[in-house]
Amino acid sequence: MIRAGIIGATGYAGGELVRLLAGHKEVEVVWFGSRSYQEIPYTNVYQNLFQIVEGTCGEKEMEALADDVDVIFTATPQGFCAGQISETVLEKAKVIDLSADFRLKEAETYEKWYKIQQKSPELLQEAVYGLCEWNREHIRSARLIANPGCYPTCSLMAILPLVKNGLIVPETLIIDGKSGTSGAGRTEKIDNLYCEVNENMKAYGVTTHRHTPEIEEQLSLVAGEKVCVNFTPHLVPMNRGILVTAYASLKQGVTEEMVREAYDSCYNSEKFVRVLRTGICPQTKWVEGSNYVDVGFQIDQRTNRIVILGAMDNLVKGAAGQAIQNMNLMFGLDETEGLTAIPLFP
Ligand SMILES: NC(=O)C1=CN([C@@H]2O[C@H](COP(=O)(O)OP(=O)(O)OC[C@H]3O[C@@H](n4cnc5c(N)ncnc54)[C@H](OP(=O)(O)O)[C@@H]3O)[C@@H](O)[C@H]2O)C=CC1
Ligand SMILES: CC(=O)N[C@@H](CCC(=O)OP(=O)(O)O)C(=O)O
Repeated sequence: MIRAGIIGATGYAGGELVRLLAGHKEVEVVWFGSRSYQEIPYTNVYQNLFQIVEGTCGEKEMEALADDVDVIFTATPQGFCAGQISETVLEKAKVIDLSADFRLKEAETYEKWYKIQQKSPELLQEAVYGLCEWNREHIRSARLIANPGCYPTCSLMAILPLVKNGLIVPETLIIDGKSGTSGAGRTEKIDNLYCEVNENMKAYGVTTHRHTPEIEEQLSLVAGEKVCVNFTPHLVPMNRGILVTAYASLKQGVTEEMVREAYDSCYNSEKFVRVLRTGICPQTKWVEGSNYVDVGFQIDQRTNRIVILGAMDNLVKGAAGQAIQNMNLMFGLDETEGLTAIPLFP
C-alpha cells in the first residue's frame, strides 16, 4: 500500500482527499495533519467518515512527515508548502501541493498576485503543473506537482482545445466563473456566512483575481504567444460546483465542424472529460461529487463569437480528485483508481 499524509486534512479540500482516498484500493492515509485539532479523532471533525476512516489529527513538519509516507498532499493556505518543502523532503516522498505556491513559473508573478514571498523559488522550474489531461507525461515522472486551481482547471479544460487548434482570437477571450461557497474553504470568514451568501450572488476579485495569471500562463504555453484575458469570478449560493462561461471571437472561416473536431480530438479518449452534444449546456449538478468535467459550446453566427461552457465539482476535479489523478499517474497506477464515483443527482 502507498502511504499518504495529508497536511490540512481538516479543510474542505483535505476532507475531500480523505473521503476519496477511503475508496482507493492502493492507498492508505496514515497522517491527518492539522494544527487546530491535535490529538482529536479525525472523524470528530468529519462525522460523515465515522466508522469508515480511522486516525487522529496531529501536527508535523513536512521533513518529519516525509520519513513516514510515500506521498504528501498539502491542502493548506498559500505559502505553507513553499515554506516547508526542501530537497530532503523530495528525496523521501512525492509532494502534491493543492495551493498555488508552485503553479506560476515566475516567483515575481506569484509575489505580485498573492502578495506573499515565494520561499522555494529554486523548485519552481522542477514543479509540474498537474492538469492531467494536458500534461500527463511530465506528471508521471514528477516529484512535485502544482495541483491546478479550481477556476483555472474548469476554464482551461473548456478553452484549451480551441487555443491548441488555433480556432479563436486569444486576445478576445473573456472568462466568467461562478463557484459554490466550498471553494472559499472551511476557515471562517464573514463573506461566507449563511446570511451573506444565501439568496445572493456577487462578483469578486474583479480584474485582480489571482487565478488570472495562472489561466494566462497555461493558455500562453499552448498558444505559443502571450495571452491576456479578462477573468471575473462570482460567488453563488451553492455548496459545490463551478460553472465557467467564456466568450471569444472565432478566426475567419472557422466552422462548427472544426470546433467539434478540435474537442473530439483532444478528449475522445479521456475518461473524465465529457464533450456534450450540440445544444446541451453543462450544469454543475451533472458532475457533482465526481471527477468529471463537462464541456460544451455554441457559436453565435450573428457576432461570430463562440460561447464556451465548462462545469465541474470544485472539490473533486477542481482539487482533491485531480490531486489523486496526479498521484495515480506519479505512482504508475490506473489513472481512474479511487475516482470512479458517478455524479450525484439531484
Ligand atoms: N476549496 C476548494 O474548492 C479548493 C481549494 N484549493 C486550495 O486548497 C488549499 C486548501 O483549501 P481549503 O480546503 O478550501 O481551505 P480550508 O480553509 O477549508 O482548509 C485549510 C486547511 O489548512 C489548515 N491550515 C490553516 N492554516 C494553516 C497554517 N498556517 N499551517 C498549516 N495548516 C494550516 C487548516 O486546518 P488547521 O487549522 O486545523 O491546521 C485546514 O485543514 C488552499 O490552498 C486552496 O487554495 C484548491 C482548489 C479548490
Ligand atoms: C469561491 C472562492 O472563494 N473560491 C476561491 C478559489 C479557491 C481555490 O481554488 O483556490 P486556489 O485554486 O487558489 O488554491 C477564491 O476565489 O479565492
